[in-house]
Order: sequence, then structure tokens, then C-alpha cells
Amino acid sequence: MGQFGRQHIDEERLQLALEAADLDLWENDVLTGAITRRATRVFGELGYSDDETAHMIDDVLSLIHPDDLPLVQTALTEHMTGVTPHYRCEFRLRAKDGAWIWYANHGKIMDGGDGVRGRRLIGVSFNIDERKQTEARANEQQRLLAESETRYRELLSNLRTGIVVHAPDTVILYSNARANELLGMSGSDIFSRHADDPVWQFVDEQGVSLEKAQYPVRRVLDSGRAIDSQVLGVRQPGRTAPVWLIVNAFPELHSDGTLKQVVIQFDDITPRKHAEQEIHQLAFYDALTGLPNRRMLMDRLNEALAATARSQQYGTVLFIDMDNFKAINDVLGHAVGDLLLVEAAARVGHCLREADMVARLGGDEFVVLVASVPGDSGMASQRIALIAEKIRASLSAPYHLKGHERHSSPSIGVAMFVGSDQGSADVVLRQADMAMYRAKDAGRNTFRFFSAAMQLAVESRAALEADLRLAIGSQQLALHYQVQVDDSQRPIGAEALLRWHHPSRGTVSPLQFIPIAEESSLILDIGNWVLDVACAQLARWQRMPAMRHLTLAVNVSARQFRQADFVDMLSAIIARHPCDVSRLKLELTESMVLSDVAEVVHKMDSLRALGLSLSMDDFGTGYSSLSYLKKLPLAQIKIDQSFVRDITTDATDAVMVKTIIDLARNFRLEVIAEGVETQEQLEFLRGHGCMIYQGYLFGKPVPLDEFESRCHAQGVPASLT
Ligand SMILES: Nc1nc2c(ncn2[C@@H]2O[C@@H]3COP(=O)(O)O[C@H]4[C@@H](O)[C@H](n5cnc6c(=O)[nH]c(N)nc65)O[C@@H]4COP(=O)(O)O[C@H]3[C@H]2O)c(=O)[nH]1
Repeated sequence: MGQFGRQHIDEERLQLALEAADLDLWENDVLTGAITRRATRVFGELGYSDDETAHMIDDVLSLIHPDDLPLVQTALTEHMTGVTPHYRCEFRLRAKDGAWIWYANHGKIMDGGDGVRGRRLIGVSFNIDERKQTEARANEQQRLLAESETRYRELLSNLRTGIVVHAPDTVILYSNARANELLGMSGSDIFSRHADDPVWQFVDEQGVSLEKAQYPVRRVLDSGRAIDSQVLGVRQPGRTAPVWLIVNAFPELHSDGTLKQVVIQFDDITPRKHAEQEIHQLAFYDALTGLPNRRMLMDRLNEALAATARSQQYGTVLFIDMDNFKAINDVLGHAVGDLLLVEAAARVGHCLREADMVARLGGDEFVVLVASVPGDSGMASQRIALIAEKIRASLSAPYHLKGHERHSSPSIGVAMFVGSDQGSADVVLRQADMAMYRAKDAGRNTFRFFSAAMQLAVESRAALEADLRLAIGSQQLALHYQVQVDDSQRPIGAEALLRWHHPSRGTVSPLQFIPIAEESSLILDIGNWVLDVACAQLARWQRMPAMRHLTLAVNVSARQFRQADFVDMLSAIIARHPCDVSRLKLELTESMVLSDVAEVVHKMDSLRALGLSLSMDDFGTGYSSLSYLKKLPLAQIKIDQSFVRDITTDATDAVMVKTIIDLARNFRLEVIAEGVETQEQLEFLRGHGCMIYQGYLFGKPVPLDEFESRCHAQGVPASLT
């Protein structure tokens, strides 16, 4: 075998070795630039035929990906200029179908041998496409991972919740922007803080620092269990704020069983606390006075009931109602009324100890709760009487409102309780309310203690009201007639007076049931019924010669008169019972004209327009004032029987009656005296110019038939025949 043969065998071996290693050998004459050996396998892989390869061999650079070409050139230059010991390069080659496939070239410059002059670059190429694809996928995953981490970091740093990640027992690893903001520290100040040097200091509600072992983070570290809590009073640098805090132990553990991380989420809940306080304020406090409201009172009263049941000490409720508050409000306006209430609230507060409570129920009603009064019932009630008197005196002192001195006073009802006795808070409050009404009945500006008798009175009043409701429309009501006479004692009219004949109660006095009817609005039905019967009666008398001259006076209650449709209702009754309306006289009371005189006068004018006349009943007992007497379209005033009663024995009453008679004369009003029982009274009245009378001296109120037969017997007054 010659040298050529030897070379041939070596070449074959080399080829086999290259194939086994998936390598392709190439060779380049550096001096001439000619390619002396082709990497034929590479071109075959790329899909080019030998022929095509032969043609493009000198133009192989055109197959390299333009992005990779500079790398290849640099690698070649660096090696050939001796910068690198080897030529190494990775690049993409264009396959015949246009795809790019990755290859690696490793080569080295060798000295020429065997007569070959100069140097040659010899190297191998091999396919690295698969590795490159794998790397590309890994890079993509890396990129996605980095992106996702950036996203999560952004998310965390934009969260409006503070996040701190703590490595247990070592250092803080991370805090987001909100955490830094809430803690008032920079991220780098927080970062690497140790668990024993916490960023928080926890304090109790009194502001006293807690032991470190009680810190939420420490508790989680010790127990490995999460905490979700609303912590009050966390002291951050410079301030104490309520904080909501969730501390979570990460589920993963180190191989030694210790926790890996603790994540703390927190937020400052000061705004929420403020909102809660506001809601609490609205729900439990009165907006005007700032006092607790009924709801809060009832809560505290229930607590007090339970406490007194245990301690067997007395508790007390004082129900306060401001006298004449409505009049102040109506006359001076709500602004002044409000000022008075605020002032009253403050005054009550000054009369109490810190443990006591004053609430506003609404309107002009206040309730004081004294939760515990030491001593037996006698001693306790003495103490309470002192408190009640103090409140009364304080509330009746003059009020200086908007530069004016105003006056008011309280009526106070007191109910004492020992838990188990009375049961519910409602009952106690009702009892105090009842006692307050007693204080009002007793003349106002005073206080009354609730008693069992009071309860009984209230219950019997309620029973009477229920019976009265049934009485209407069940023939139990009737009208009696009391004669009114002239100077010659002949009947000139009558007053219709209501009678209630109850099947078991017997005859109930109007003095007893009219006030109840007025409070419960039953008076509206009753009053309409009375007017209806009275008008029917007048219509009947019209047809009776001995009766047709009589006037008929009917009492109208304030509530009835105030009804918006009172005039319409009366005119409908008159239309139902055509009669001489001039014979109908409505008796009004002074209390009706106390408020809104203009409207009252308007209504009275409308009534007069129906043809009837108006009389002022019980004149002199109310707030008689010349100014209103002048304005009202009255035909008559009636001297109240309380003045007539002592007319001959009491100089004041005598003067009063004389004055009323003079007044009536001056105003050209008819005057009638009621309650005339004796001849002396009659003489006095006649002597001073009162010529019309009503009273037992002439006849008591009697049923219709009796009244009519008396009138028939007495005949018609001479003046009317
Ligand atoms: N001691 C004494 N009393 C005398 C004498 N003359 C009359 N009386 C009584 O005095 C009251 C006069 O009626 P009033 O002042 O309108 O007072 C009435 C009136 O305010 C009210 N009332 C009666 N009927 C009605 C009614 O139909 N509607 C309304 N709203 N109130 C009525 O009830 C009050 C009481 O009525 P009565 O018990 O019938 O009482 C009547 C009458 O019986 C007397 O010489 N001596």
C-alpha cells in the first residue's frame, strides 16, 4: 500500500469516525480562501444535492442567517489573528425548503504539511438544532417566568393592603409599597428586620405595650397556625392606629419541620372605624342634643334590670316632659325650640353623676336612667326625690335663647325598679310615663312617683275608653236638656248635655268620659252624633208652638272644632234636618282660640255664615284676653259656674262676675250665667245686668220628654208671644 493507499484508508476511517460522531469535516485554504473539503453531510441534511452544493460551495456564507453572520466573521477573525486558540461558532443555515437549522463549527488553523504550503483551517460542523430548540423553549419559559414575577411584584406593590413576608425567626424578606406607606418606613428599613425587632408594637386599648410573646407574628411562629384578627392599637412609628391583620404561615415546611415563611397582610382601619363610629352615633344617639336615643336607653335599661335583679338594689327611670314646649315651638319657631331642648339636655346632664344616663326619646321627652340607687326602698326613693327636684329646679330656671329670656318647666314621672319585679324595660318606661302624666295633672313643674294605684287608674281609664267605643251606636248615649231662662224665668232655650247610661257602670258623668273621648279622638264620632241629634231636635221643635222659640246650645270640643271639615260636616247635618239654624248655638271654649287666632276667626265666620250663633263657654277660666274677645265673632259669653258659686260670699268672684258682665255689655255681647242655684245668686246677677240664667234653680238637665212637658207647662215668655 503506497502513501496514497495509506491516506485513502485513513480517510475512510476518519469518515467512519465522523459519521459515528455525527460530525462533518471541512477544510479551507486560508491563503487562497479556497474550500478544499466540503461538509457534504451538512448540505445533504439541508436538502441540497451534491451538484447544488458544488455550485454554492464558494458562496456558503450566503446560507448563514444574516443575524448570525457577524458572529461567524468575528469568530473567524479572532481565531485567525490569534485572539482565540480555536474557532468556535454557532449559527443558522438556510435549508433548501427555507427553514433555518442550527449548526456548530469548531475549527483550528493548521500548518500546511506534505508540500502543501501555507496554512489551512480545518474543522467540523455538527447539527445542534435540537439543543438550540430546547434552549429556546427554556429561554421562553424563563422569560414567561420573569414576566409573571414582574407582574406579581407589580400586583403586590400596587395592592392597597400592606404585605410583609417574614422568614421565621430571621428577617423580613419583602414589604410592598402599601406596607412601607402604612409603616412610614422605607423598604430598605423594613427589609432584613429581625423578628425580635418588629416593625410593629402592639398596644392594648389603654395604649400599654403588649408582651412580645403576644404579638400576632410571634403567636403564628410559635403555633404554626394562621391568625385573622382585627387588632386595636398598633403603634406604628409616631402614631397608634387600629389595624386589621392576617398572619399566615406558609404551608411549606423546611425539611426539619420548621416554617419557611410567614406572610402578614394588614391595613389601617382607621377610616372604617370612623365610619363604624358614625353609624353607631346615628343609630344610638340623638342628632340634635347628642344624647343617647331610645334604642340606647332601652339597651341600658335592660342591662340595669338584669343588674338590679342580681344586686337587689333599686334602679330608677325619670321621665321628663317639658311643659308648654309645643306652644314655644309653635309661637317662637323650631329654631328656638331646638335651642331650648339642647339647653335642657345640658342642664339635666349637670344634675347627674357619670354613671347615670340621660337619653332623648324625641320631641321634648327626656329619660334619665339611674342604674343603681343604694339603700332600701325608703332611702332610695328619698335619694331619687332629691335628684328629681334638682332636675326640676334646673329645668325651670329661665332660658336665654337668641337674646331673649324664655320660660319652661318640666313634668317628671319617676318609676323605681328592682329587676325581677317589673319585667321588661317597656313596662318601667310606661310606668314612668304614667307618673309624668300625673305630674302634669298635678299642675306641671313637679314630679310624681309611679304607684300601683296609678297603674290601676290607668287600667280603669283604658277599660272606660273601650266601653265608650262600644257605647257609640249602641243606644247608651242620650242627650239631656237643661233649661235656660230669661229675667222672668221663662224658658228661652236649653243646653244639650250628653249622658252615658252604661249597662253595668250606670250613668257615667260627662266630666269623666268627655276628656277620655277627647284624648282618644272618639270625641269626633260622639260630637257628630250630638250635633245630629240636636239639629233633629230643633227641626222637631219647629213644628211645636210651645217649643219653636227655644234656642239649643251644644258643646263643641276643641278637637272637634279643629277638624278641617267641621264646617262642611255641620252644614251636611243641617241639610239633613232642615230647621231654623238661628236657634242653634255652639258653645266653644277659650282653649280653642289660643293658637292661630286668624284661622279660628275664619272658621267661626264660616260657621256664622251657616246662620247659627256662637257662645264662649266657661268664660273667665282660661286665658281670657280682651284682644281676642274683640276679634271673635261671638254672640254670647257664658259666666262659668265656678264664679257664680261663691258670688255672694267671695268678693273676688263677685268682682270677676261684675267685670265679665260689664265687658259683655261693652262688647255688645249677650251674657248668660250658669250654675245658678240660689235666689241670692240670681239677685246679684240680675242686679248687675245679667238677664239670662241656667242652673239648678230653674231646672237640672232632664231627658227630652220631661224637658218638653215642663216647657209646655211654663209656656212661652211674654216677650216672645
Ligand atoms: N253644680 C251645678 N252644676 C250645674 C248647674 N247647672 C248646670 N250644671 C252642670 O254644669 C255643666 C254645664 O255644662 P258645661 O259647663 O258645658 O260642662 C260640660 C261640658 O263641658 C261637657 N259636656 C257635656 N255634654 C257635652 C257634649 O255633648 N259635648 C261636649 N264636647 N262636652 C259635653 O261635660 C261638662 C259637664 O257636663 P254635666 O255633668 O252635664 O254638667 C253640666 C251641668 O249639669 C248648677 O246649678 N249647679
